[in-house]
Amino acid sequence: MRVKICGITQVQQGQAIAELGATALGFICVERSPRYINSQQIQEIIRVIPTNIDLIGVFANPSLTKIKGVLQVAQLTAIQLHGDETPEFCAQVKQLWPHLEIIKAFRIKTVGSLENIPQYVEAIDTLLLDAYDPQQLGGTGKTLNWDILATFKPDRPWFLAGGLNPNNILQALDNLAPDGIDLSSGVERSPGDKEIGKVAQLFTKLNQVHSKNKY
Ligand SMILES: O=C(O)c1ccccc1N[C@@H]1O[C@H](COP(=O)(O)O)[C@@H](O)[C@H]1O
Repeated sequence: MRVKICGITQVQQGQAIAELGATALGFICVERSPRYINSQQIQEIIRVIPTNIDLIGVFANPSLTKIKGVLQVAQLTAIQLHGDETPEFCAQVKQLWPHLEIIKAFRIKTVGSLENIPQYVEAIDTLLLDAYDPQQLGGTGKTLNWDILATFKPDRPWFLAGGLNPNNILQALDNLAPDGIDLSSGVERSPGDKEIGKVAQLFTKLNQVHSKNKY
């Protein structure tokens, strides 16, 4: 299972999190987020990260020029679109950067929020389901209603996000079988400042599932 830790802002924390077992690191390219870092800062972190780790830039309603500007500096392997991007926009991104993984995030409020997903499947590689919040786009610490996902079997691999932390991760994985999990505020001291002890706790919990052959 993929494990993405998102909202990395510091070189040493990125390194430590990769060493603990994260398969992906996420960098927030959304200027109004308290976890925002610029493309030079992202590249400083990427420089010291092993090449087998996925490096995901998180955008929300970006222009193509904005994405291009970040990619010119930071060697990302994936683009996460976390706003209200259309399937057509996602397809444009995929066409321009076919070597990158395109992850489309959906903020799930009700079961009806899942209805739009099939329209995106052709244009993207991976889905990500996060909790809905009326004020914030992401990094909310809110869990979504997992019951809504009981019969969710999309045609693309998917990440479960939204309010995951070392205390609720096993319950989440008892209920659902995502291809990956994505954590941000559940493993930090304050926005963008990751707490390495909490990340270590997360992997201890995940190893318990692994030893029962579930992870
Ligand atoms: O983290 C942010 O500040 C952020 C800003 C804008 C778009 C997405 C953002 N984060 C994404 O939120 C989820 C999970 O957050 P949490 O675990 O509930 O804190 C994750 O997909 C991040 O990429």
